[in-house]
Amino acid sequence: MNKVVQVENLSLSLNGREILKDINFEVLQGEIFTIVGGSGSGKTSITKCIVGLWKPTEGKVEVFGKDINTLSIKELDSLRKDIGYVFQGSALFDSLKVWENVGFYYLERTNMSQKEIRQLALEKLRLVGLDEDVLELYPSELSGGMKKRVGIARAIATDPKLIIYDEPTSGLDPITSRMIDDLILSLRDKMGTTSIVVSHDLISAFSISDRIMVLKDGRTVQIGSPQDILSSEIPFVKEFLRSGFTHRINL
Ligand SMILES: Nc1ncnc2c1ncn2[C@@H]1O[C@H](COP(=O)(O)OP(=O)(O)OP(=O)(O)O)[C@@H](O)[C@H]1O
Repeated sequence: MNKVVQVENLSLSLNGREILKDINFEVLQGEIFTIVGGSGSGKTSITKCIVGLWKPTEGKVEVFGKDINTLSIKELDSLRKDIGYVFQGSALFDSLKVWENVGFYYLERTNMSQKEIRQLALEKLRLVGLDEDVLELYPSELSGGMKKRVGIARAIATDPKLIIYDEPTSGLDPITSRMIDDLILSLRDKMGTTSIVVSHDLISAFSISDRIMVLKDGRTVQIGSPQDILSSEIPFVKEFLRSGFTHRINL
């Protein structure tokens, strides 16, 4: 199977502080690969290295077979069109309507008419379970779950081959969280996309992932199938699962 992402010996220091240390993993085409770990363990930093926002201090990150840190700005720009990023907290533009948020890339970068962009936005919104009723709304008029869906619709607007979801279920109630899980699975099935998910939500991680990476203080503790992780004998993984699931049950 094709490797969509390959991370080799990735280390990252920021302001002299070691954030990531010797991370190695690959993500295969069509796979849902989830990164879990405590706050500040480096999950988002890995995704920033994958999209080329941060340059590794050591090691290499290849996306679609290209070393992300040797690309020209033009090449990086073109490669990013194939990567959809669903931001933590959705990061919608408050002053833009839903269709303008979803069609932002096309409004900014193409000569397509507003009518065409609105139609394209509607197609993407339908894929995430929304319809024309939301096109003219502003983000402030949406529920948390709808904002996440709009954020996902924006991320898939350019038909990316890889989607990175940063905390897609954070701040959502359990029922809406499971809907977002189903959406991630259905987008993979409908569009064949490869997904990297950063999550605190263990129920989500174990429901949707093909493989899970557990991080601690910027280091990999374990990578494996959900079953491998659930049956792990590594004390940190056992403790992480115990506290993660107990926290959910106590909500
Ligand atoms: N711009 C930055 N400059 C310096 N340090 C940073 C910067 N951004 C993040 N860090 C540090 O890098 C470490 C990893 O942060 P990161 O956001 O990758 O963790 P995370 O696992 O995604 O956390 P969370 O689950 O809380 O979002 C943290 O200690 C954080 O303080």
